[in-house]
Amino acid sequence: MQIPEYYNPVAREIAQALVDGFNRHYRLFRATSQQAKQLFEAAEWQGVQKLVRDRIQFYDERVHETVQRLKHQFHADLLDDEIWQQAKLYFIGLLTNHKQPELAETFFNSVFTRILHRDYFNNDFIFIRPAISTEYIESDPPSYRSYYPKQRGLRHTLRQIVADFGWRRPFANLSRDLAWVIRAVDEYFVQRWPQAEANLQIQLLSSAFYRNKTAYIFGKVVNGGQIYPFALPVLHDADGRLYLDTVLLEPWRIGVLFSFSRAYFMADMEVPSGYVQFLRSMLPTKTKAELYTMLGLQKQGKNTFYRDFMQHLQHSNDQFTVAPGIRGLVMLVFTLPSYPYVFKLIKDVFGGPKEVDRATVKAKYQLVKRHDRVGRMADTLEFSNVAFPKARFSDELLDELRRLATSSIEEGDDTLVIKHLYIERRMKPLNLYLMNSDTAEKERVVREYGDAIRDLAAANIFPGDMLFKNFGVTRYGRVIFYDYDEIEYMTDCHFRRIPPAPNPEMEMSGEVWYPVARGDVFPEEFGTFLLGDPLVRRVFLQYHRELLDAGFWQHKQQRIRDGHIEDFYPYPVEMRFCNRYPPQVRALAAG
Ligand SMILES: Nc1ncnc2c1ncn2[C@@H]1O[C@H](COP(=O)(O)OP(=O)(O)OP(=O)(O)O)[C@@H](O)[C@H]1O
Repeated sequence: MQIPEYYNPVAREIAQALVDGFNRHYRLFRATSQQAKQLFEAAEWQGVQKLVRDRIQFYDERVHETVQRLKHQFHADLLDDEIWQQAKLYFIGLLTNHKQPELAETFFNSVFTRILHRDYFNNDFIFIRPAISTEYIESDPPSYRSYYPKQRGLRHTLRQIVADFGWRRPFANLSRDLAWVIRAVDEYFVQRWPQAEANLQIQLLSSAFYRNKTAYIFGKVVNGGQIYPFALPVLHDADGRLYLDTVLLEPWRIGVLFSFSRAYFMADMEVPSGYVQFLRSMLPTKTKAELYTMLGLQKQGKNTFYRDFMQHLQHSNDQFTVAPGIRGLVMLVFTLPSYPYVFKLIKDVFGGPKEVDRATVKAKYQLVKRHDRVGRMADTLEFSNVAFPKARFSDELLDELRRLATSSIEEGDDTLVIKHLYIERRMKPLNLYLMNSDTAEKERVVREYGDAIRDLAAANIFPGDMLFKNFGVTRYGRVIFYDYDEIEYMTDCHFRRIPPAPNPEMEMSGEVWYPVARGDVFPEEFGTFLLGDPLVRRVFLQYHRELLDAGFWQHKQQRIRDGHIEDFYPYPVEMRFCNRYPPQVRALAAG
């Protein structure tokens, strides 16, 4: 560390206040993960959902507290530049031996950028580059545990692994589950297991990952130079006993658990960078930014994303262009072809019949962030004041930005600052995807589309605008919703059947003969907007006809009001042991 030229007690105390603010944040953050374990054990599913929702607010609350403290105690907005630079150096000194230094640096940035102007956002004042290495930080308990199956046999080792999670709830039949795990591994290797090497070991992340009704065990088998990752979802059965629902062995399938369209995990991590390193060794295609985000450390995810993105800009030369597809009425959306994300700004004036305002749009995006996205809604990263190199914008896009979002941009000679921005994974808009697919794929994706609407409904989300252009298709072929300005909670909607017309003339007239109130939804009408294409219509009606009936929606509403929380499996249901090894197959195997 560079030693400040002279001792400055104010800078020292500011640094300490920042560390205190962060430590308080992380203590509360960790407490939620410990609570998550208890809620899982107690099968308190509403509690789990509330906890993960509330946790999202913690960071901003602690940042706000610290900003207030610095302003009141030190008049932070009036300090000399030099004091801030020294505070940064003291802060680095205080992070020696800290267990979450990268998160603390990000916290420093969050506080600082709320107090000082954008001109100060450089490495002299904030952590544009990390100052402290996160490699080899020791953790107690360690981030992962190692087991050596050669010593006591595989079955015994697996049993020990599960026991070491210490869940205060018995397994219904752990021997049966472990036999299925071994059988699934056997099938995966087509009965030809790799030869055991001298270093054969199973490494497990010490904390389970809690989300909704599931606790996930993540680990990898290390054998020679090979790594075999795996994930074990642990669920409750109808009698409240635990069981292993399946084993996931393919890295991409495990990666899907960390998809941007799912809720964040809760895991008790003393050294989060250790968890991220371990997960990256299992899932090399997942970025650090994605993993931090999915571990509930969104600001770190955002910070890391931004660093990656800036680096990508240095290593590419293509232009930002308007995103392919039908232009939004509310959002102006652009993309960089060489980078798999889209950038969304709220327009100054909304087109057509839109009744929402800017604050409502922001509130809806925030709602999605806090809600369980059940694998059907894209998560967004929200940024303020992002400076882009202006030369990289296409003329068409610059023109649109100036015409449609003047209040959200600030143009300099070389930079274009976007004052408020959402960044989201790029998908193929479903309307374009349908145009370019063969019949079989079209059928599959229309069925997926209906499933997406069902899943959203089960999670208390009504999309509002269900047109195909508002859904995207991921690289794994899943259909995901991304247009949030009209979404509503299911329980706030009023699903109605259209009353019979008083006479045939009225029906033919095209006029509405019944009063319509705000929040009224007539599912019978969906077909008119969605099912023009005969093939789409046939497939939709084959699998999802009931979505056109108000009764379906009312029934879903009732289940939500009754407090029922549906099961969502982030892997194909055919992979669940109960389906994969159904009783007759098991009987045959036993016989
Ligand atoms: N994640 C994404 N991946 C790829 N394209 C996207 C994505 N999000 C938006 N788009 C493109 O941008 C267009 C407008 O986006 P979006 O639907 O979010 O805007 P909107 O203004 O809310 O739309 P609407 O007018 O339907 O309310 C989409 O139709 C699609 O073509």
